[in-house]
Amino acid sequence: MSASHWHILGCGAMGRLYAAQLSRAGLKVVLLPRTAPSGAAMAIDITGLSASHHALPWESPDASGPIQQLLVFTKAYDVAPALATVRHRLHDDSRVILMANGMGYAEELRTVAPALRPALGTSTQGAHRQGDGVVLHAGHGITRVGMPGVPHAPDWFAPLADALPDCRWESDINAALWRKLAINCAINPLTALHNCANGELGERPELATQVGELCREIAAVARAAGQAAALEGLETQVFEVIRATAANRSSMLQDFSAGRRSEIDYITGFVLRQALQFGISAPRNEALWRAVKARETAA
Ligand SMILES: NC(=O)C1=CN([C@@H]2O[C@H](COP(=O)(O)OP(=O)(O)OC[C@H]3O[C@@H](n4cnc5c(N)ncnc54)[C@H](OP(=O)(O)O)[C@@H]3O)[C@@H](O)[C@H]2O)C=CC1
Ligand SMILES: CC(C)(CO)C(=O)C(=O)O
Repeated sequence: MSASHWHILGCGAMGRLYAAQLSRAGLKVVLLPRTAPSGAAMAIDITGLSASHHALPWESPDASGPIQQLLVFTKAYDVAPALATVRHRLHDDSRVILMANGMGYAEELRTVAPALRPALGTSTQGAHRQGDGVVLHAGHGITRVGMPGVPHAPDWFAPLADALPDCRWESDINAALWRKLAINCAINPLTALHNCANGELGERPELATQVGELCREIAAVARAAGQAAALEGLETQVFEVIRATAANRSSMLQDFSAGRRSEIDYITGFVLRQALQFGISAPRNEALWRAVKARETAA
């Protein structure tokens, strides 16, 4: 197996979009769906910003063949359980990239695969499932990948970077993850609880005030966690994202609307765990976390 061969675990909207992009670039892709599809190949139809049709090979996650390179695109809370189902197929040289939003799941993985040293990634591409294997490619974006303590891209990264639309090695991936986390933390719970598009957070003064308060709390926690530089100018950046994605319904609002579990425990929940560790109070974030959990429990 070569650096051009990728298995994909988490074959939802993003997993399918990335599978299509890798396959279109000539890389060999094998899907690892949770539920076995009916035929020998799995159909993927991409519509929207890019359009393509693929029939890709699939394997059951608990099959026996080795996995050399694995891209994981499950929700944050599924990363460790999903990895557990393919653990027996990974070896010392396997490369694994965890792409879920939020933070904290890499630590959970240590109980499942203590020796695994995964790369971490974050994407600003956008995709939604439309049923029957169809995925709407809704937003162009950047894929950032890195490994703590590895400033320069390793050789295996080149085929991936060439295949994806805008894929970069991050010398400080933790800083990139904190930036995305902070943006999601300031936008997603508020939009989910107020059932509003991202743009309303900038237009309604009472919500804009809350965004500012959340940003200041998150920045204080990040400072204590040694990530002050990563979150410099956070409030300005959050309002830029709010403007740029004004018509978007955030992923947490979409989870609420579809009655799915949200990723709050890996977004606001992660910030609160860090706050506790460093003895910092974050009452605005805590109130939102409680409200989201209460809504999820009631659903
Ligand atoms: N959608 C987007 O635009 C963006 C999403 N992200 C992040 O990417 C991640 C994935 O998002 P998205 O693709 O939208 O989510 P989806 O819910 O569409 O896809 C998640 C997939 O993971 C699969 N899965 C869960 N558990 C397992 C398991 N044990 N074994 C195998 N497969 C499993 C699910 O299987 P099944 O189909 O059987 O439920 C599903 O297909 C999230 O963290 C999200 O926040 C980041 C940027 C943008
Ligand atoms: C940037 C933002 C808030 C865009 O909607 C997002 O990443 C999400 O909805 O999860």
